[in-house]
Amino acid sequence: MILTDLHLRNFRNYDDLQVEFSPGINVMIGENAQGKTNLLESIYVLALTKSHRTANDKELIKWQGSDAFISGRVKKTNGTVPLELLFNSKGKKAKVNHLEQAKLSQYIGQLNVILFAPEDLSLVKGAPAMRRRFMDMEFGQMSNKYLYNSGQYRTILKQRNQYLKQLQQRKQTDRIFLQVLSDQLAAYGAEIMVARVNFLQQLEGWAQVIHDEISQGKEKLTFHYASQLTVADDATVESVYEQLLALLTKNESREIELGSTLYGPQRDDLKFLVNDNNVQTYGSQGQQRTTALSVKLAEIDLMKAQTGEYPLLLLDDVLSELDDERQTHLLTAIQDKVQTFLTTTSLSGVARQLIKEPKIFEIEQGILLNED
Ligand SMILES: Nc1ncnc2c1ncn2[C@@H]1O[C@H](COP(=O)(O)OP(=O)(O)OP(=O)(O)O)[C@@H](O)[C@H]1O
Repeated sequence: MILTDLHLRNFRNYDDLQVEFSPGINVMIGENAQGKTNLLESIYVLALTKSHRTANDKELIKWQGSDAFISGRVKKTNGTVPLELLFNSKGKKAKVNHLEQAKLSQYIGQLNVILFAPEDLSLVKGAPAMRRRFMDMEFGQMSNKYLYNSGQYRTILKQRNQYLKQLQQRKQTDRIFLQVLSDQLAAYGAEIMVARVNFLQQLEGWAQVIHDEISQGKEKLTFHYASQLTVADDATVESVYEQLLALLTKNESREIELGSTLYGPQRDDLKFLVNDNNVQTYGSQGQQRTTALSVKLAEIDLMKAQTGEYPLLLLDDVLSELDDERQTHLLTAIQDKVQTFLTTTSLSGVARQLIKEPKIFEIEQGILLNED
């Protein structure tokens, strides 16, 4: 898919911006703090209705402004879809084909993006929450069912944790209601865990090929879904539901004591192994970076396989973090295939040589100086 144009009003440091993009590589160039990342962020928000940088939508509205507006047109194999998003103090409104969507889950998935920022290079090394977020954001874009189950799960988990605290403080005594919540939680939790394992299996296949190429056949990358439950590659939702419910039931008293749910997808993690060794613990920084790059590039292929369309790739200041060899792999993998948006303070070295006909946008203080 291609984002042909974008319109921003009162978004971050942009007053009013109308811009047309190239279907190839779009380069946002400028000094620090001029609005390059803000522009990339607006595309991410247009796709997912929320930012990767903040959980607070109000930060997206231009200071002193009362609302922020983003719109764009997405060209797909079966036609062009206009998307619109409005943020104000009451919340947000999302439109597809000029029709307001009652649920954001109906909107998400129209525009698919993969963001690669320097922080993603710590996907392997960072905290488990980062890898869970990675799974939820990527798989949610590919599957409405995953998105729906995650939303339901989050709501019930919150309710169950509150109820556990009330039981702990003896404000409630009814354990039957806790069992009802456990049952619902186990049902949605099992759906999420099985879907994660299935998606990871596919992602692993793509990532292995890429990692093999980058490491010139020296390294074999494998994934492992780490859970307190046993979730085999061919596990059924029913079997995981039963396991999870049994664990929740068995540990009720401990959970009440702690006032928190101890089992489920919110506690799981993803491990990357290179030649059977955990990259997080034993990998060199280079291996950790190659792994992160392989995973990101694999996502592009997985999304194409799942949705029939290539996603957009957003590269936020990431080239400067990669050595020439990894930059070359990245740029050759995407060229002529994926519409790409990248931010940089200067286009030099390998990137300048490899990127064919980039469309360059010079940005200064939220204003586009020129396009060529
Ligand atoms: N809600 C907002 N309203 C107005 N300006 C904002 C808002 N949020 C951020 N900014 C401004 O946007 C600028 C940062 O822009 P951005 O993060 O896009 O920088 P950048 O060009 O990517 O720079 P770097 O290369 O340092 O990452 C800062 O000057 C900041 O003050």
